[in-house]
Amino acid sequence: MLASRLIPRTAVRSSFATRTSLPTVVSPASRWRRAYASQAEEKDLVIIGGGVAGYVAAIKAGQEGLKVACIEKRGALGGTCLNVGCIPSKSLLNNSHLYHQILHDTKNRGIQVGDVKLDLAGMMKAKDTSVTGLTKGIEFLFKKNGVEYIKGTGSFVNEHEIKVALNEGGETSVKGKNIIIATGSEATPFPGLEIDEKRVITSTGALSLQKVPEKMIVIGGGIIGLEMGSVWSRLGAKVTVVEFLDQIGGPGMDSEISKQALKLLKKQGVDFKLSTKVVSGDQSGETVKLEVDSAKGGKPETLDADVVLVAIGRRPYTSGLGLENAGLEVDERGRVVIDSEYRTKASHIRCIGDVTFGPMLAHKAEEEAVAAIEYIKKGYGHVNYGVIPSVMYTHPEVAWCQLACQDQPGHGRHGQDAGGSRDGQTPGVPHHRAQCG
Ligand SMILES: Cc1cc2nc3c(=O)[nH]c(=O)nc-3n(C[C@H](O)[C@H](O)[C@H](O)COP(=O)(O)OP(=O)(O)OC[C@H]3O[C@@H](n4cnc5c(N)ncnc54)[C@H](O)[C@@H]3O)c2cc1C
Ligand SMILES: NC(=O)c1ccc[n+]([C@@H]2O[C@H](COP(=O)([O-])OP(=O)(O)OC[C@H]3O[C@@H](n4cnc5c(N)ncnc54)[C@H](O)[C@@H]3O)[C@@H](O)[C@H]2O)c1
Repeated sequence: MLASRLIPRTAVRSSFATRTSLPTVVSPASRWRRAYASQAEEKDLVIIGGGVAGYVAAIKAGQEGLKVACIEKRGALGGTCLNVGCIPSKSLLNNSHLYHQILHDTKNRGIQVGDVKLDLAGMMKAKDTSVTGLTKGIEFLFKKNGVEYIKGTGSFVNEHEIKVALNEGGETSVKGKNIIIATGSEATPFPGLEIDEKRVITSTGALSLQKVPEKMIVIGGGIIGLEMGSVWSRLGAKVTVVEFLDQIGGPGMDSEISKQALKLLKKQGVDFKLSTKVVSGDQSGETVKLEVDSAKGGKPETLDADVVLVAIGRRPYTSGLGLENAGLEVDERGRVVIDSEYRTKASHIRCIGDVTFGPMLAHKAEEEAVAAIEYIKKGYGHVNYGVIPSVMYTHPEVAWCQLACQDQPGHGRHGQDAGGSRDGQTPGVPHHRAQCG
């Protein structure tokens, strides 16, 4: 369901088309010329970031007849979600669940199985195949809808011009009548622990470990901690989740449901230390050591593990973007400040997805992308922030619908008119919030 929601059906079909046809050979020099050729031309829309927010906006803009370019530095389209988020995590969740079920849940059902062995490299390959099929599919859709894909890192020169350090070397620049910032988010680091993606990992490392750790500690019992903790526990690691709050699933999850989920995950073999905070870490020895303390104060304890997963939240990503050159603001949490039509202080520059307000979810980013293009093209757009679904893909899955009114576009609006009233709402009142009332 997740994949079909995020990727237009044609993308899945088209991934076959791209895989069966020979790639066009374009020399670096001609690509450079092509990129440079776009320099003189001003686009109707330039998008920085080719994740869910950016690629959906780019394709929709192409379909609406806008001349559009999308700048992406990763070397692949699809952003966090397709490359190192939703898609690979769901592949591992699904396949580790099958493995675990065959190992532990067949005998009582009257099913006899022979020797069951984990082929971790094979499981990782299946995950990579899913990812490549989908990211190539997006590239195909860019071509089909006339979107120019610029592979490089974008940064503002001024309000209308973006300089791009090309992945292949060299530089170009593009101008946009409209610009959308869709640069996403990154894992929040834990102070004092250096992420090496081998022993101290974020979700990215947790998606490509080459062997099953004996012991894994997960800092943070939110969605990433529980999904990735489940994967490695099912594959044989002894997983301990250390969570600051007295419940799992983050503060958004209903506490009754959270209690039931806790019971079931414990039954599956995951250990929990709730109301416990990690105070410090030491990765200089053979194992990684963490000093933990009761959240309310108490006797400190030292835990150790082969691998520590840092899953304490994600933060907006605007590093090197040169927001200051366009006079744009971020709030105290690093989120780009926008009004209810996704406009920044410079009204032709909009911002959507994880890098701004609201829950960091792919379907939220996707809906904002469509609405932002509708604002640009037609002057009105709509996202219902009153009902944003969340799903934690553990077994069983846990789903809930959250009211994101306090944390939505317009909440941190700047001085200019943030009314979003072109569709008849009261001037000055962000209309998304009005729906939440
Ligand atoms: C492990 C994991 C699992 C997840 N699972 C789910 C799930 O099941 N369901 C769900 O709804 N959400 C899930 N999410 C959240 C989801 O991935 C994000 O909400 C979504 O990716 C946000 O999309 P975005 O386009 O705003 O940002 P991103 O996907 O982060 O894309 C931003 C892109 O911008 C690029 N970029 C940044 N700066 C520049 C620059 N200066 N120049 C050029 N390019 C730049 C980055 O390389 C990146 O590719 C998951 C996240 C993680 C980490
Ligand atoms: N299935 C999905 O939709 C899905 C899957 C993965 C990620 N995501 C997105 O990614 C975001 C980030 O996920 P996440 O799990 O990193 O963040 P999160 O906000 O869901 O959970 C982080 C948890 O870490 C705890 N914590 C923070 N500091 C701590 C400390 N020092 N010691 C112990 N615990 C600590 C917090 O109390 C919280 O419960 C999610 O909010 C979600 O938007 C979604």
